[in-house]
Amino acid sequence: MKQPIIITMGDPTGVGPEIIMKAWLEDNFSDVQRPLLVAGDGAVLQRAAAIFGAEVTVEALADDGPQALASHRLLCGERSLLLKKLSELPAADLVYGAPDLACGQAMIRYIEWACDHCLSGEAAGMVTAPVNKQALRAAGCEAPGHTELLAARCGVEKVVMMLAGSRLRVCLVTTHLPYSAVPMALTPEEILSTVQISAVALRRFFSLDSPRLAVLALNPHAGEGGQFGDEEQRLIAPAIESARQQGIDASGPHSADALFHFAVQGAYDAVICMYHDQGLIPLKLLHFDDGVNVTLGLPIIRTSVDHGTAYDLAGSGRASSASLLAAVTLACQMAS
Ligand SMILES: NC(=O)c1ccc[n+]([C@@H]2O[C@H](COP(=O)([O-])OP(=O)(O)OC[C@H]3O[C@@H](n4cnc5c(N)ncnc54)[C@H](O)[C@@H]3O)[C@@H](O)[C@H]2O)c1
Ligand SMILES: N[C@H](C(=O)O)[C@H](O)COP(=O)(O)O
Repeated sequence: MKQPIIITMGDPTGVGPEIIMKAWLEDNFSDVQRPLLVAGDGAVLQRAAAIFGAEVTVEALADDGPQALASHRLLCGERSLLLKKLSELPAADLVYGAPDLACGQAMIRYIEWACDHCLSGEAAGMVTAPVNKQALRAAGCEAPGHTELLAARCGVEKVVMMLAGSRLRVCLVTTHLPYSAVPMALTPEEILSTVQISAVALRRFFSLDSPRLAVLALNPHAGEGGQFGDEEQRLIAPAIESARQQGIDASGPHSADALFHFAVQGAYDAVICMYHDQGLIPLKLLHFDDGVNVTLGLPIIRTSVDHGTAYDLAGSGRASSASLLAAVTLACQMAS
């Protein structure tokens, strides 16, 4: 039997539980080539299924056999989904959009458990449903999000956040930090390692022999010869030159405003972006429904939905599960 892909349930008071249940109840996972196992909470998932009018039972499994990672199974008619029960939250009392300490601690537990079972080789990869970063912090997690938490747990210093859709891939040099701190965080070493990790991953997981990487400028019109900032000349161009000397097909610094037009027409395989919103605005504009967040540079496979906890929608059943399905599909492809 193939090793499973673990789906972490995410914030119990966000849209994570319901998008998992929605995709499962609508049989969206039926083409997935690996067993799927949810790391989460049975009662919270039952409550989420009830949003769609479905009655789900939770059955304990014997602790052996090919499903050894799972402790339970969710059942609804003919449908069955493996579950590792990692919390027993009082589901009926949880308020959507209002995580408490127990929810925060539980969402961290789901992620850590999944990561550890990927590291051990018992699982083929993990797909994460969204967590709220304030709730993570309130539960004592020092990492701002999954990306940094997984890097620390895997003992990796540098990883790259990539968001990918069929028309555009963006890889970020900096991620979760104040905009005012971005220029100070940019160094030739950080830019070069982002390019290197992206090139290696695109070769390995996306069958691109020599990925074409467009490296963006930070400032308007790529700094206009130093008139609008010198990060291009001082930091970005030297990193591109080093990458090119290593045989990587990197070009730039490109003016960020125009480059995406050409990238979506197929001129580049990925765009290396200097900060979070430089890359994620065009990506989510094009791919909000089917974009996938992938952490590159980890020793494990991790993909994620490209959206957050959507507290404004949680409990309504209106959140789309398309990004979750895309993330599961990509994780399976990467594992094959
Ligand atoms: N992978 C992750 O864990 C992840 C990703 C992004 C944001 N977050 C976190 O989520 C929290 C909320 O972030 P935010 O408000 O910036 O972004 P968000 O993605 O939660 O919400 C932005 C907008 O998109 C809508 N939306 C989100 N998911 C949707 C879906 N599946 N279907 C339809 N509409 C959807 C929301 O209703 C909202 O209007 C923050 O704490 C943020 O850090 C987590
Ligand atoms: N930057 C991501 C996004 O906007 O989709 C998001 O915050 C997820 O981060 P983690 O995967 O590190 O939780």
